[in-house]
Amino acid sequence: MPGGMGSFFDWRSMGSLYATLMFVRTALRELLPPEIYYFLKTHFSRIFNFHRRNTLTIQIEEYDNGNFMNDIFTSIQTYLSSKCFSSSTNVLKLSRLRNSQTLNYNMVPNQTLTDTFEGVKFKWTFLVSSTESSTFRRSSSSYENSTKINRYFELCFDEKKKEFVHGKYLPYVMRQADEYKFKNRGKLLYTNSAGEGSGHVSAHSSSVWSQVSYFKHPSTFDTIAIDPVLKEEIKGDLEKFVSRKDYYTRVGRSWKRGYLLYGPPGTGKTSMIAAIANFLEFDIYDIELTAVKSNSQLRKLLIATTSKSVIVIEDIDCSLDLSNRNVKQNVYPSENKVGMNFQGDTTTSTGSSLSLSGLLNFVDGLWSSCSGERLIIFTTNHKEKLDPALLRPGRMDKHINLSFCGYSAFKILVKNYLLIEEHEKMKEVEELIELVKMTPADVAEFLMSCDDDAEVGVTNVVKEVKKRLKLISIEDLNDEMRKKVTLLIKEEQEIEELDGHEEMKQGLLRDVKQEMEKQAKEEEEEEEEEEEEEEEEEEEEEEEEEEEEEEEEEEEECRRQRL
Ligand SMILES: Nc1ncnc2c1ncn2[C@@H]1O[C@H](COP(=O)(O)OP(=O)(O)OP(=O)(O)O)[C@@H](O)[C@H]1O
Repeated sequence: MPGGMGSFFDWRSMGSLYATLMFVRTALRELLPPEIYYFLKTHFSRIFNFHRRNTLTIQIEEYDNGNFMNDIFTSIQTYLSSKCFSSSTNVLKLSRLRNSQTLNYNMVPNQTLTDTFEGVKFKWTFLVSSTESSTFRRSSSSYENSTKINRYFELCFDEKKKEFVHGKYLPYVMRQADEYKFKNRGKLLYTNSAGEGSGHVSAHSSSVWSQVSYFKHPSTFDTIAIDPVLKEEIKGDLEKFVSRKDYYTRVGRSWKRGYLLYGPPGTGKTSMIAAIANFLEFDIYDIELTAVKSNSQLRKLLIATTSKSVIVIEDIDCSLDLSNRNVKQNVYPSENKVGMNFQGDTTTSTGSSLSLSGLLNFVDGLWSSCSGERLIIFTTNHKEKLDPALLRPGRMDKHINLSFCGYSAFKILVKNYLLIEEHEKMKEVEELIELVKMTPADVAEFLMSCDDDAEVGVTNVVKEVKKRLKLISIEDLNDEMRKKVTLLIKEEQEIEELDGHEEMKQGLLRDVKQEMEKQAKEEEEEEEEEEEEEEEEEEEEEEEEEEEEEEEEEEEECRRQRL
């Protein structure tokens, strides 16, 4: 067979070629001086190993020599697990990281994944090997065999890219891994108040913070019911803040931002904090100010917070008496507080030496030279009670008013609770809801208690709004509304336009009548007063005239007597 003969011929030729080469090599080694021989050998092996030398392989083992976990291995594993799912491999390992919501895919042994960075291709392979070892046990005078599993990654790339890999690609991989780990970790909730901790205390905060739980509050910017324009503004502000590390460094400010959330109870201040933490993926440090005994303790708390965290002080007006700052005036009146020594910590009658100045320093971040971004959020139901020193930009950079439920907020709640966007009765709510003071919490309560029946839910809100309309008075309306309603009521034919809102009409009519009566009475009184004044003036004038006449008569009498 020609084919068979051909291959036989090839093998024979190759065999004789190999024998010849061996002969030449032996002859050269014998004949040439050793320096020349080794020079030629190196030169030729370079040519023959050209392909192999072009590729550099880096091995990254799970444990280093001292049997310590190799951080780089973990980071690479994380990085590759973020790439696994979208790769073209046909086998993947699935797991879930502890306290994480996300599914985690990993490579299986001997699997290869190609990654491209800045146009350069990298080949990653996950490998597992085992080594047998035997140890002599004196106790049993025998050898004990053990198997050690070695897991490692191999990174193969063009040797010319060595510097690129070292200086750019690997740092990029580490950064990406950190980001992925950060996004998929369980967020933590810490508190400083005694007795709240779960016993699980993180290393960095061993004495001052206790970890209450993993933070899993369901509130997000999708569920929060506020004016959509305000919502976008807040999200934009947060995104800008976290992306401006270089900016803060350049202008020499610590990377922090202060928010003040104010508004009546039940308008979503706590829900907003949770939504912010979920949006930024930050941990939460919830400070119970009443449990802080001194300025220095507050300082310690701040120092022990980690980067990428939200520091929360709720109901600031209830935690510190900030209203008496002007009782003890000095050069910095607003930086002082009654019963507090501006120079340092002085214990007050309540046993706490925490002062406003301590809090101001805390917010100023004098001691927060600790790196990383931090958001400080204060909440209050009474913004007017806060010291202006606290309110100024740099301390509370953004003031967010969370107020009563408007129509846009109502629509969000209806969408979230009842899964509908429109309902015929919503028109009525649109007209009236701005007139009554219903908080989103009030509305949410009605929407929750209707057992997912949209008709019942919306009807109940309409009923409640109408009920509250009876109670509002004209003083509750803003100037514009007041003018409008007064005009409507004065021009009788237009009163009919309020039909359908009988309760409101009656209430407003009553108020307007009262106000008109009051005005009429005041005008009457004013007129009476003016009349009285005029009468008095007239009387005075008459008296003066009489006096003048008398004087004239007297003078006349005197003149006559002299004559
Ligand atoms: N703006 C809102 N959007 C969505 N839900 C809200 C909103 N406001 C209040 N709620 C609902 O009402 C409940 C109470 O709200 P939240 O505790 O956030 O109000 P708050 O302003 O912090 O009240 P307080 O001042 O009494 O602490 C929440 O569980 C949430 O379901």
